[in-house]
Amino acid sequence: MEIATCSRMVLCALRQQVLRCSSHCRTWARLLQRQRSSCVYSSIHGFNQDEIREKLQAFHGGSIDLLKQDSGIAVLTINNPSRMNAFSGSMMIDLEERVSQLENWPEGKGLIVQGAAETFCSGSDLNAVRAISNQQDGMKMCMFMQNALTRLLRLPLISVALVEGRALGGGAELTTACDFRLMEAGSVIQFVHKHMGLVPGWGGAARLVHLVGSQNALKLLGGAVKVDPELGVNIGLVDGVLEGHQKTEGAAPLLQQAENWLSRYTKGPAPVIQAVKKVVLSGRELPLSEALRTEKDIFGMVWGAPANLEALASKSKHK
Ligand SMILES: CCC(=O)SCCNC(=O)CCNC(=O)[C@H](O)C(C)(C)COP(=O)(O)OP(=O)(O)OC[C@H]1O[C@@H](n2cnc3c(N)ncnc32)[C@H](O)[C@@H]1OP(=O)(O)O
Repeated sequence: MEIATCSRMVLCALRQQVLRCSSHCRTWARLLQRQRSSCVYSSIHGFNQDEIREKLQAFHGGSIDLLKQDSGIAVLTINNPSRMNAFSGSMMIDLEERVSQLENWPEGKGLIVQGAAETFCSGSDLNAVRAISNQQDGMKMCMFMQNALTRLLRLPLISVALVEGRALGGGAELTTACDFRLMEAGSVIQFVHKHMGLVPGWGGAARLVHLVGSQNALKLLGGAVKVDPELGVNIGLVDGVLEGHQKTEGAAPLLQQAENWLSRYTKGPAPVIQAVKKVVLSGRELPLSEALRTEKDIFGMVWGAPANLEALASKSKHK
Protein backbone atom coordinates (compact mmCIF):
# COMPACT_ATOMS: atom_id res chain seq x y z
CA MET A 1 0.00 0.00 0.00
CA GLU A 2 1.25 3.49 -0.82
CA ILE A 3 2.55 5.52 2.11
CA ALA A 4 0.12 8.37 1.27
CA THR A 5 -2.90 6.01 1.30
CA CYS A 6 -1.72 4.44 4.52
CA SER A 7 -1.31 7.85 6.25
CA ARG A 8 -4.76 8.92 5.01
CA MET A 9 -6.26 5.78 6.59
CA VAL A 10 -4.44 6.40 9.88
CA LEU A 11 -5.59 10.03 9.87
CA CYS A 12 -9.15 8.96 9.16
CA ALA A 13 -9.07 6.41 12.02
CA LEU A 14 -7.63 9.03 14.34
CA ARG A 15 -10.31 11.55 13.36
CA GLN A 16 -13.01 8.94 14.06
CA GLN A 17 -11.42 8.19 17.42
CA VAL A 18 -11.37 11.91 18.32
CA LEU A 19 -15.00 12.31 17.24
CA ARG A 20 -15.95 9.26 19.25
CA CYS A 21 -14.09 10.56 22.31
CA SER A 22 -15.66 14.00 22.14
CA SER A 23 -19.09 12.43 21.70
CA HIS A 24 -18.41 10.23 24.76
CA CYS A 25 -17.22 13.30 26.69
CA ARG A 26 -20.43 15.14 25.82
CA THR A 27 -22.52 12.14 26.92
CA TRP A 28 -20.57 11.87 30.18
CA ALA A 29 -20.97 15.60 30.78
CA ARG A 30 -24.71 15.37 30.15
CA LEU A 31 -25.07 12.38 32.49
CA LEU A 32 -22.96 14.03 35.16
CA GLN A 33 -25.02 17.17 34.82
CA ARG A 34 -28.16 15.05 35.20
CA GLN A 35 -26.64 13.47 38.29
CA ARG A 36 -25.69 16.84 39.83
CA SER A 37 -28.97 18.50 39.02
CA SER A 38 -30.56 15.46 40.59
CA CYS A 39 -30.43 17.06 44.02
CA VAL A 40 -34.00 17.15 45.21
CA TYR A 41 -33.84 20.73 46.55
CA SER A 42 -32.17 23.85 45.16
CA SER A 43 -32.70 27.60 45.44
CA ILE A 44 -35.98 27.34 43.52
CA HIS A 45 -37.34 25.40 46.50
CA GLY A 46 -36.12 28.10 48.89
CA PHE A 47 -33.16 25.91 49.87
CA ASN A 48 -29.98 27.77 50.75
CA GLN A 49 -27.17 25.25 51.12
CA ASP A 50 -24.69 27.71 52.69
CA GLU A 51 -27.16 28.93 55.28
CA ILE A 52 -28.01 25.43 56.51
CA ARG A 53 -24.35 24.36 56.44
CA GLU A 54 -23.53 27.22 58.78
CA LYS A 55 -26.30 26.15 61.18
CA LEU A 56 -25.30 22.49 61.11
CA GLN A 57 -21.64 23.32 61.68
CA ALA A 58 -22.53 24.59 65.17
CA PHE A 59 -23.40 21.02 66.26
CA HIS A 60 -20.09 19.28 66.04
CA GLY A 61 -18.72 15.93 67.10
CA GLY A 62 -17.87 12.73 65.28
CA SER A 63 -16.90 12.39 61.63
CA ILE A 64 -17.71 10.55 58.44
CA ASP A 65 -14.55 8.81 57.27
CA LEU A 66 -13.87 7.70 53.72
CA LEU A 67 -11.35 5.09 52.68
CA LYS A 68 -10.94 4.57 48.94
CA GLN A 69 -9.25 1.24 48.26
CA ASP A 70 -7.27 0.02 45.23
CA SER A 71 -9.90 -2.69 44.75
CA GLY A 72 -12.34 0.06 43.69
CA ILE A 73 -14.43 -0.57 46.84
CA ALA A 74 -14.61 2.37 49.25
CA VAL A 75 -15.61 2.20 52.91
CA LEU A 76 -17.62 5.02 54.45
CA THR A 77 -17.65 4.92 58.26
CA ILE A 78 -20.19 6.71 60.47
CA ASN A 79 -17.93 7.56 63.35
CA ASN A 80 -19.35 8.94 66.59
CA PRO A 81 -19.10 6.01 69.03
CA SER A 82 -19.80 7.95 72.24
CA ARG A 83 -23.29 8.66 70.83
CA MET A 84 -23.84 5.29 69.16
CA ASN A 85 -22.82 6.92 65.84
CA ALA A 86 -25.64 9.48 65.94
CA PHE A 87 -25.36 12.19 63.24
CA SER A 88 -24.16 15.52 64.59
CA GLY A 89 -24.59 18.60 62.34
CA SER A 90 -20.93 18.57 61.28
CA MET A 91 -21.26 14.89 60.33
CA MET A 92 -24.13 15.79 57.99
CA ILE A 93 -21.80 18.25 56.26
CA ASP A 94 -19.03 15.62 56.22
CA LEU A 95 -21.41 13.17 54.60
CA GLU A 96 -22.22 15.60 51.81
CA GLU A 97 -18.51 16.23 51.20
CA ARG A 98 -17.68 12.52 51.11
CA VAL A 99 -20.48 11.94 48.61
CA SER A 100 -18.95 14.69 46.41
CA GLN A 101 -15.59 12.90 46.59
CA LEU A 102 -17.22 9.62 45.57
CA GLU A 103 -19.03 11.29 42.67
CA ASN A 104 -15.60 12.17 41.32
CA TRP A 105 -13.89 8.78 41.61
CA PRO A 106 -13.38 7.32 38.12
CA GLU A 107 -11.86 4.08 39.48
CA GLY A 108 -14.73 3.46 41.92
CA LYS A 109 -16.95 0.40 41.65
CA GLY A 110 -18.43 -0.29 45.06
CA LEU A 111 -19.15 1.27 48.44
CA ILE A 112 -19.70 -0.17 51.91
CA VAL A 113 -21.38 2.06 54.50
CA GLN A 114 -20.70 0.94 58.06
CA GLY A 115 -20.75 2.27 61.61
CA ALA A 116 -17.74 2.52 63.91
CA ALA A 117 -17.34 0.48 67.09
CA GLU A 118 -19.72 -2.36 66.29
CA THR A 119 -22.97 -0.49 65.84
CA PHE A 120 -24.45 1.14 62.74
CA CYS A 121 -26.09 4.48 63.56
CA SER A 122 -28.65 5.75 66.09
CA GLY A 123 -30.04 8.48 63.79
CA SER A 124 -29.93 12.22 64.42
CA ASP A 125 -27.96 13.46 67.38
CA LEU A 126 -30.77 14.16 69.82
CA ASN A 127 -28.85 17.13 71.27
CA ALA A 128 -28.90 18.81 67.85
CA VAL A 129 -32.54 17.80 67.34
CA ARG A 130 -33.48 19.51 70.62
CA ALA A 131 -31.54 22.65 69.67
CA ILE A 132 -33.15 23.03 66.24
CA SER A 133 -36.61 21.86 67.15
CA ASN A 134 -38.27 24.84 65.42
CA GLN A 135 -40.12 23.83 62.28
CA GLN A 136 -38.13 25.94 59.80
CA ASP A 137 -34.72 24.62 60.87
CA GLY A 138 -36.03 21.05 61.00
CA MET A 139 -37.23 21.36 57.40
CA LYS A 140 -33.89 22.79 56.27
CA MET A 141 -31.98 19.93 57.91
CA CYS A 142 -34.40 17.51 56.28
CA MET A 143 -33.79 19.04 52.81
CA PHE A 144 -30.02 18.93 53.35
CA MET A 145 -30.08 15.24 54.31
CA GLN A 146 -32.51 14.32 51.52
CA ASN A 147 -30.13 15.90 49.01
CA ALA A 148 -27.08 14.14 50.48
CA LEU A 149 -28.75 10.71 50.73
CA THR A 150 -30.33 10.97 47.29
CA ARG A 151 -26.88 11.70 45.84
CA LEU A 152 -25.48 8.77 47.86
CA LEU A 153 -28.04 6.38 46.36
CA ARG A 154 -27.41 7.81 42.87
CA LEU A 155 -23.62 7.31 42.99
CA PRO A 156 -22.36 5.27 40.04
CA LEU A 157 -21.15 2.69 42.56
CA ILE A 158 -22.85 -0.45 43.85
CA SER A 159 -23.45 0.31 47.51
CA VAL A 160 -24.10 -1.84 50.56
CA ALA A 161 -25.14 -0.84 54.09
CA LEU A 162 -23.37 -3.15 56.53
CA VAL A 163 -25.64 -3.24 59.58
CA GLU A 164 -23.99 -4.30 62.80
CA GLY A 165 -25.71 -3.61 66.12
CA ARG A 166 -28.48 -1.05 65.69
CA ALA A 167 -29.71 1.14 62.82
CA LEU A 168 -32.30 3.44 64.43
CA GLY A 169 -34.33 6.39 63.13
CA GLY A 170 -32.16 8.27 60.64
CA GLY A 171 -29.76 5.30 60.79
CA ALA A 172 -32.54 3.05 59.43
CA GLU A 173 -33.19 5.68 56.74
CA LEU A 174 -29.51 5.69 55.82
CA THR A 175 -29.62 1.93 55.12
CA THR A 176 -32.28 2.58 52.46
CA ALA A 177 -29.96 5.00 50.64
CA CYS A 178 -27.75 2.04 49.64
CA ASP A 179 -28.44 -0.47 46.86
CA PHE A 180 -28.17 -3.44 49.24
CA ARG A 181 -28.38 -4.15 52.97
CA LEU A 182 -26.44 -6.83 54.82
CA MET A 183 -27.20 -7.54 58.48
CA GLU A 184 -25.09 -9.22 61.08
CA ALA A 185 -26.93 -11.97 62.98
CA GLY A 186 -28.43 -10.27 66.06
CA SER A 187 -28.55 -6.77 64.56
CA VAL A 188 -31.69 -4.61 64.28
CA ILE A 189 -33.07 -2.02 61.86
CA GLN A 190 -35.85 0.03 63.44
CA PHE A 191 -37.70 3.07 62.15
CA VAL A 192 -38.29 4.46 65.66
CA HIS A 193 -39.65 7.78 64.36
CA LYS A 194 -43.20 7.17 65.59
CA HIS A 195 -41.91 6.81 69.15
CA MET A 196 -40.25 10.22 68.73
CA GLY A 197 -43.49 11.79 67.46
CA LEU A 198 -41.98 11.94 63.97
CA VAL A 199 -42.02 10.34 60.55
CA PRO A 200 -38.91 9.77 58.44
CA GLY A 201 -37.69 12.98 56.80
CA TRP A 202 -34.39 11.95 55.20
CA GLY A 203 -36.23 10.23 52.33
CA GLY A 204 -36.43 6.94 54.24
CA ALA A 205 -40.20 6.47 53.88
CA ALA A 206 -40.24 7.01 50.11
CA ARG A 207 -37.30 4.66 49.60
CA LEU A 208 -38.76 2.06 52.00
CA VAL A 209 -42.00 1.92 50.00
CA HIS A 210 -39.95 1.23 46.84
CA LEU A 211 -38.00 -1.50 48.61
CA VAL A 212 -40.70 -3.42 50.50
CA GLY A 213 -44.02 -2.13 49.12
CA SER A 214 -46.51 0.16 50.83
CA GLN A 215 -48.13 -2.57 53.00
CA ASN A 216 -44.85 -3.61 54.60
CA ALA A 217 -43.66 0.01 54.85
CA LEU A 218 -46.84 0.93 56.69
CA LYS A 219 -46.30 -1.94 59.11
CA LEU A 220 -42.65 -1.05 59.76
CA LEU A 221 -43.33 2.67 60.27
CA GLY A 222 -46.73 2.37 61.94
CA GLY A 223 -45.51 -0.26 64.40
CA ALA A 224 -41.92 0.98 64.76
CA VAL A 225 -41.16 -2.71 64.21
CA LYS A 226 -37.76 -4.10 65.17
CA VAL A 227 -36.53 -5.69 61.94
CA ASP A 228 -34.18 -8.58 62.64
CA PRO A 229 -32.27 -10.26 59.78
CA GLU A 230 -34.91 -12.97 59.28
CA LEU A 231 -37.80 -10.51 58.97
CA GLY A 232 -35.60 -8.22 56.82
CA VAL A 233 -34.90 -11.01 54.34
CA ASN A 234 -38.56 -12.13 54.30
CA ILE A 235 -39.89 -8.70 53.32
CA GLY A 236 -37.07 -7.97 50.85
CA LEU A 237 -35.39 -5.23 52.88
CA VAL A 238 -32.27 -7.27 53.54
CA ASP A 239 -30.11 -8.99 50.94
CA GLY A 240 -27.85 -11.12 53.09
CA VAL A 241 -27.10 -12.17 56.66
CA LEU A 242 -23.52 -12.22 57.91
CA GLU A 243 -22.16 -14.40 60.68
CA GLY A 244 -21.51 -12.48 63.88
CA HIS A 245 -17.73 -12.67 63.97
CA GLN A 246 -17.56 -12.38 67.75
CA LYS A 247 -20.12 -15.09 68.41
CA THR A 248 -19.17 -17.50 65.61
CA GLU A 249 -15.73 -18.94 65.97
CA GLY A 250 -13.67 -18.76 62.79
CA ALA A 251 -15.99 -16.24 61.09
CA ALA A 252 -14.21 -13.56 59.05
CA PRO A 253 -14.42 -9.93 60.24
CA LEU A 254 -17.72 -8.40 59.15
CA LEU A 255 -16.17 -5.87 56.78
CA GLN A 256 -14.28 -8.69 55.07
CA GLN A 257 -17.52 -10.70 54.73
CA ALA A 258 -19.25 -7.65 53.24
CA GLU A 259 -16.39 -7.04 50.78
CA ASN A 260 -16.52 -10.69 49.69
CA TRP A 261 -20.30 -10.46 49.22
CA LEU A 262 -20.02 -7.26 47.19
CA SER A 263 -17.07 -8.39 45.08
CA ARG A 264 -19.26 -10.69 42.95
CA TYR A 265 -20.96 -7.54 41.61
CA THR A 266 -17.87 -5.35 41.33
CA LYS A 267 -15.65 -7.78 39.44
CA GLY A 268 -14.64 -6.20 36.11
CA PRO A 269 -13.61 -2.80 34.76
CA ALA A 270 -14.90 0.30 36.58
CA PRO A 271 -16.59 1.88 33.50
CA VAL A 272 -18.67 -1.29 33.00
CA ILE A 273 -19.67 -1.61 36.68
CA GLN A 274 -20.57 2.10 36.77
CA ALA A 275 -22.62 1.68 33.59
CA VAL A 276 -24.49 -1.27 35.17
CA LYS A 277 -25.41 0.89 38.17
CA LYS A 278 -26.48 3.76 35.90
CA VAL A 279 -28.84 1.70 33.73
CA VAL A 280 -30.46 0.19 36.82
CA LEU A 281 -30.72 3.60 38.46
CA SER A 282 -32.38 5.15 35.43
CA GLY A 283 -34.79 2.20 35.20
CA ARG A 284 -35.57 2.61 38.89
CA GLU A 285 -36.11 6.35 38.88
CA LEU A 286 -37.12 7.63 35.45
CA PRO A 287 -40.31 7.33 33.44
CA LEU A 288 -39.91 4.54 30.85
CA SER A 289 -39.23 6.69 27.76
CA GLU A 290 -36.60 8.73 29.55
CA ALA A 291 -35.07 5.60 31.09
CA LEU A 292 -34.80 4.06 27.63
CA ARG A 293 -33.08 7.17 26.21
CA THR A 294 -30.66 7.23 29.16
CA GLU A 295 -29.97 3.51 28.69
CA LYS A 296 -29.13 4.21 25.03
CA ASP A 297 -26.68 6.96 26.06
CA ILE A 298 -24.99 4.69 28.62
CA PHE A 299 -24.88 1.83 26.12
CA GLY A 300 -23.13 4.19 23.70
CA MET A 301 -20.40 4.73 26.25
CA VAL A 302 -19.53 1.05 26.70
CA TRP A 303 -20.09 -0.07 23.09
CA GLY A 304 -16.71 -0.26 21.34
CA ALA A 305 -14.93 0.86 24.51
CA PRO A 306 -11.78 -1.05 25.64
CA ALA A 307 -13.59 -3.65 27.80
CA ASN A 308 -15.99 -4.43 24.97
CA LEU A 309 -13.19 -4.68 22.35
CA GLU A 310 -11.13 -6.91 24.64
CA ALA A 311 -14.08 -9.24 25.23
CA LEU A 312 -14.74 -9.44 21.48
CA ALA A 313 -11.07 -10.15 20.75
CA SER A 314 -10.91 -12.93 23.36
CA LYS A 315 -13.92 -14.72 21.76
CA SER A 316 -15.19 -15.43 25.27
CA LYS A 317 -17.81 -18.17 25.80
CA HIS A 318 -20.37 -17.92 28.60
CA LYS A 319 -20.61 -21.55 29.65
C1 LIG B 1 -34.14 11.44 61.77
C2 LIG B 1 -34.86 11.19 63.05
C3 LIG B 1 -34.01 10.52 64.11
O1 LIG B 1 -33.04 9.90 63.81
S1 LIG B 1 -34.49 10.76 65.71
C4 LIG B 1 -33.31 9.86 66.65
C5 LIG B 1 -33.70 8.42 66.75
N1 LIG B 1 -32.79 7.72 67.60
C6 LIG B 1 -32.98 7.54 68.90
O2 LIG B 1 -33.96 7.99 69.45
C7 LIG B 1 -31.92 6.75 69.64
C8 LIG B 1 -31.99 6.96 71.13
N2 LIG B 1 -31.02 6.13 71.80
C9 LIG B 1 -31.31 4.90 72.21
O3 LIG B 1 -32.39 4.37 72.05
C10 LIG B 1 -30.21 4.19 72.94
O4 LIG B 1 -29.20 5.09 73.30
C11 LIG B 1 -29.57 3.05 72.08
C12 LIG B 1 -29.10 3.57 70.72
C13 LIG B 1 -30.60 1.94 71.90
C14 LIG B 1 -28.34 2.50 72.80
O5 LIG B 1 -28.71 2.09 74.10
P1 LIG B 1 -27.57 1.65 75.13
O6 LIG B 1 -26.77 0.55 74.51
O7 LIG B 1 -28.25 1.36 76.40
O8 LIG B 1 -26.60 2.86 75.24
P2 LIG B 1 -26.93 4.31 75.85
O9 LIG B 1 -28.36 4.63 75.77
O10 LIG B 1 -26.28 4.42 77.18
O11 LIG B 1 -26.16 5.23 74.77
C15 LIG B 1 -24.77 5.48 74.85
C16 LIG B 1 -24.60 6.96 74.72
O12 LIG B 1 -25.01 7.31 73.40
C17 LIG B 1 -25.93 8.40 73.49
N3 LIG B 1 -26.84 8.33 72.33
C18 LIG B 1 -27.44 7.25 71.83
N4 LIG B 1 -28.19 7.59 70.78
C19 LIG B 1 -28.08 8.93 70.66
C20 LIG B 1 -28.63 9.89 69.76
N5 LIG B 1 -29.45 9.53 68.75
N6 LIG B 1 -28.30 11.19 69.93
C21 LIG B 1 -27.46 11.56 70.91
N7 LIG B 1 -26.91 10.69 71.78
C22 LIG B 1 -27.22 9.40 71.64
C23 LIG B 1 -26.66 8.17 74.81
O13 LIG B 1 -27.28 9.36 75.23
C24 LIG B 1 -25.50 7.75 75.67
O14 LIG B 1 -24.78 8.90 76.03
P3 LIG B 1 -24.27 9.13 77.56
O15 LIG B 1 -23.32 7.98 77.79
O16 LIG B 1 -25.48 9.04 78.40
O17 LIG B 1 -23.63 10.47 77.52
